[in-house]
Amino acid sequence: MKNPELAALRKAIDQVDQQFLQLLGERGRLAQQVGAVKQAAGEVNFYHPDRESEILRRVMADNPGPFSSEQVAIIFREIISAGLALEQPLQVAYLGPAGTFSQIAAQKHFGRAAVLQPTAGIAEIFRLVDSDQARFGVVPVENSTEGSVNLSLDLLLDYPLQICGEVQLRIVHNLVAKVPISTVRRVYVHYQTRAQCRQWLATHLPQAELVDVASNAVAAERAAADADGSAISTTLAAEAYGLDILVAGIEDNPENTTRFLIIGKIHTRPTGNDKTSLVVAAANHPGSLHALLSPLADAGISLTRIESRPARSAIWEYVFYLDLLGHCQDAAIAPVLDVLAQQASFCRCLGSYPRAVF
Ligand SMILES: O=C(O)C(=O)C[C@]1(C(=O)O)C=C[C@@H](O)C=C1
Repeated sequence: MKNPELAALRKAIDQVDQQFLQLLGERGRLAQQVGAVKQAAGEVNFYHPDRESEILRRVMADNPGPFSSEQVAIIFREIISAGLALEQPLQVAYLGPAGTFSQIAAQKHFGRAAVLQPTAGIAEIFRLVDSDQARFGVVPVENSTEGSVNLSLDLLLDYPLQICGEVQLRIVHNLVAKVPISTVRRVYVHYQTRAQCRQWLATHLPQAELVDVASNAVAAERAAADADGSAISTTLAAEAYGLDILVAGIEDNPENTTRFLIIGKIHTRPTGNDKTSLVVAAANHPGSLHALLSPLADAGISLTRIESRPARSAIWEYVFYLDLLGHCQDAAIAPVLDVLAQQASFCRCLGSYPRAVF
């Protein structure tokens, strides 16, 4: 039965889509022209995270509704990603194989037009970016339940790369398998994931053998090949390996979030919504760390994170990873960082970068 009201609305949607299509084409042509200008100027890297974060923050702020601001950001994220792909393909290395949270984080940050390169480990990401085999890398650096990913912190110090972005991803863990939970004898699980689901496992699968694997996606791959096996993995990986979601959302902490860093060789410009990450060493005498941090406090600079790690240069020597709000070029930040650098026995800026937008 024809509904004239529905037909009229669909006609109006078609007209809006046509306008959309024209504007999308115009935006793509402008991106191509921007790419040509960059090419002529001899720019090597066409990706500008500072500009992208400003666009995304603006459209979220100007969003008239009814879509949520996050949904608007997701749509514009893909438009920008497609625009950049018209200018220059973007190779991004992440902790693979396909289906890991790192892949989801990479797509959240760069959009689906980026060319993603799965790696077997975090160290390979740093190596690929350092050797220009990938332009950027996405590395997990801390989880809200389990704390820091120490390997990422150590490699940030070992490699001369810059942090040029961050992504926050709500981590939802699922028990996936080809068989019902009653027949599960083994659970393939990454060690970080195992820690984030410790209570659930102890309550619901206390007898199951827990098998450590290199990533959440490898967990799904192994479970798919094991008649009594299951995995804790992502929805993406479960689909990829033909597994059913037996139980969704089994992480112990309902706010379970992982923060990923974008590593590369570029420096960003201030956007007014930035973070700066440093690694410092205090001289080995009482009160030296306090003396190091007090200029930040005196200047009213917000520290969002401080983490100590063995310096690996001598036993019981430590370095401190500091995250603070602001860009190293900000007028309020630059002079304080100079003081800090003078007082520290070691100080290196790992990068200033736009804060995660959504
Ligand atoms: O403004 C630029 O530099 C562009 O390349 C355009 C654009 C965009 O689509 O808006 C695309 C990629 C960049 O990372 C930033 C912005």
